Amino acid sequence: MSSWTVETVHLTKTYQGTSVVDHVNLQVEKGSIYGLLGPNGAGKSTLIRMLMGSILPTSGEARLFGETVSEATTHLRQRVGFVTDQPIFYPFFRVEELIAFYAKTYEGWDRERCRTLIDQFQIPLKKWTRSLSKGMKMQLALILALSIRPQLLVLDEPTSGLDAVIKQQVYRLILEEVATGETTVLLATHHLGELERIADHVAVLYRGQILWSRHLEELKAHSRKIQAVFPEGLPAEVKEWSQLLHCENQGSVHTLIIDGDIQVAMKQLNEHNPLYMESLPLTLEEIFIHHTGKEGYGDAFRQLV
Ligand SMILES: Nc1ncnc2c1ncn2[C@@H]1O[C@H](COP(=O)(O)OP(=O)(O)OP(=O)(O)O)[C@@H](O)[C@H]1O
Repeated sequence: MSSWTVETVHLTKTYQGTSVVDHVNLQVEKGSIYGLLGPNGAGKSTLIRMLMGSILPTSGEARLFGETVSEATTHLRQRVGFVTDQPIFYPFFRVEELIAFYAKTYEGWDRERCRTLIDQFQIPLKKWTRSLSKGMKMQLALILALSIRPQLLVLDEPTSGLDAVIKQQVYRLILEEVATGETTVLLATHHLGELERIADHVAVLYRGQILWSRHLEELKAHSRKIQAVFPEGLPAEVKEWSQLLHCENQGSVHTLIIDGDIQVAMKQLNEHNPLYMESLPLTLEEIFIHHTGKEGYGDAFRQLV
């Protein structure tokens, strides 16, 4: 049996002859936060709907906890908390009735946790679900998803419509959930900034295909910026380095974006006697811009930052 919490194998969905999800292979490790990044229309929600079993693939497979998702695997939903960007609740329920319905439906329902989160987010129990604001609906959906004690949390644009303070609370909750070691998170978004502080892994979906997929720690460890002062200009030899993703200068201060062993790069640069040099970390946005630019995807990714 597969050790991945989520796995897709050549997962494809075609509408009217167009593959909106096109042979996607994903592997999400248990206990990780996996960011699925893609511009509007990239196919994120379609991919997620296939994982949730709400639509069937045209070809390929979606697997949760090693089991192939099909019409017969509704039991898997007991283990999955799912939050979409437009939560739809049965409109004739008050919040407390909806909670009671979830408590009956989900075997792992954690009453205490639900109560704590409802208090924390100050969700009015007596209100009709249809009269909640968009932000409150999102918060309620997240509370319900967390209260089933999910082994997998699937979040499709979970902070859409939330203000900055609530966003921070949502991120904290997600991180606390993952810190238990039992929960895996798959988070789809079209904003790179959403992933910067929380994701372990980022995969980029563009026109239905995964263009790029990396562990962030690895990426951050290998991608750094060196600033060095060369009054006579950057030595020609340095401009030819294979590990140099990008370089620019303001007067004699040269900024080099390096993808590789930073210590080796610093040592090599030092041999050219700069007046001064230092190594600095890159933001995720800078890493993206430079990596994707080098790989020829720069224009596509500018939509994501
Ligand atoms: N039922 C359908 N019939 C035809 N085309 C569809 C259907 N569902 C989705 N699509 C198309 O599939 C493409 C991907 O849509 P999807 O909603 O999966 O993208 P997304 O990445 O989630 O976008 P967004 O970030 O805007 O929500 C879009 O071009 C969309 O119009």
